[in-house]
Amino acid sequence: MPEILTLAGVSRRFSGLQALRDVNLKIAGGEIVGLIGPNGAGKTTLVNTVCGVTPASAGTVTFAGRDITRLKPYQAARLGLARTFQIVQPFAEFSALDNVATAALFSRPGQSLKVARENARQHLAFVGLDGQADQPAATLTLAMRKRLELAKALAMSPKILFLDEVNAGLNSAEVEKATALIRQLAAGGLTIVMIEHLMKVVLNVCTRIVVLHNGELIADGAPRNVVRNPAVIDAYLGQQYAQRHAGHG
Ligand SMILES: Nc1ncnc2c1ncn2[C@@H]1O[C@H](COP(=O)(O)OP(=O)(O)OP(=O)(O)O)[C@@H](O)[C@H]1O
Repeated sequence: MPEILTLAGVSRRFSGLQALRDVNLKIAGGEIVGLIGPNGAGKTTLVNTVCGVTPASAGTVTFAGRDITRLKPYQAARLGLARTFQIVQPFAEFSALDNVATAALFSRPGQSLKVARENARQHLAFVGLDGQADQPAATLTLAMRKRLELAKALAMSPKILFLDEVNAGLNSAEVEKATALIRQLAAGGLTIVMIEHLMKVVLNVCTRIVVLHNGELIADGAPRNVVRNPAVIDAYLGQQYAQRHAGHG
């Protein structure tokens, strides 16, 4: 598959702090990339930089052959870069349906509310929230709000989807449900970049793992190779993880 996203020499500074340092990364269409690393490694900053929230201080970001380094978030979103947020913030008073319809309307401004709601209903059904369509978002459980967040992102008709810790705070049954949804999206050919701390999920879903540490990309490759990489074990996974999983995969 041809490349869909390229980061070339991307750096991001926040006054004295170098959050991303000369990151080079190419992602092909259809890949499911796990973005991992310790807290503060720069994972969310990388997603924010690609999506225009915190533009790169240096380097370029190319999406489907177009330079998007200086695009605003709404411009990136309309081009097909969708993302979920680590801390979900739906419109609390809006129904689940209208939260998703709002995303659909945003990505295609000419669309009628009726069509946007029909579109939203399909995405709600996909994430298993059809029964909650008319409930205000504020009344949904955290797991449901996370799935609502996914439905909102899907309503933007993404070409690439960034998932920022969609499983954080969920119990194991909820994680399994969310993982099944991600696998289904992957099987449909959507390109996905997921920030995820649960290695079980990463290994279950991702075709490739990219590791950030102190803003630098320290490993990039097949999951079975990355989890055995001594630099990754030192920076993130830890010796206990390495010993427990030695010989697996
Ligand atoms: N808007 C900002 N202003 C100042 N510093 C920031 C800003 N956003 C992120 N940082 C800093 O940049 C560094 C990288 O943060 P980032 O949130 O990208 O890490 P992360 O790998 O996503 O961490 P976590 O796993 O904890 O979410 C951190 O030191 C963070 O405090």
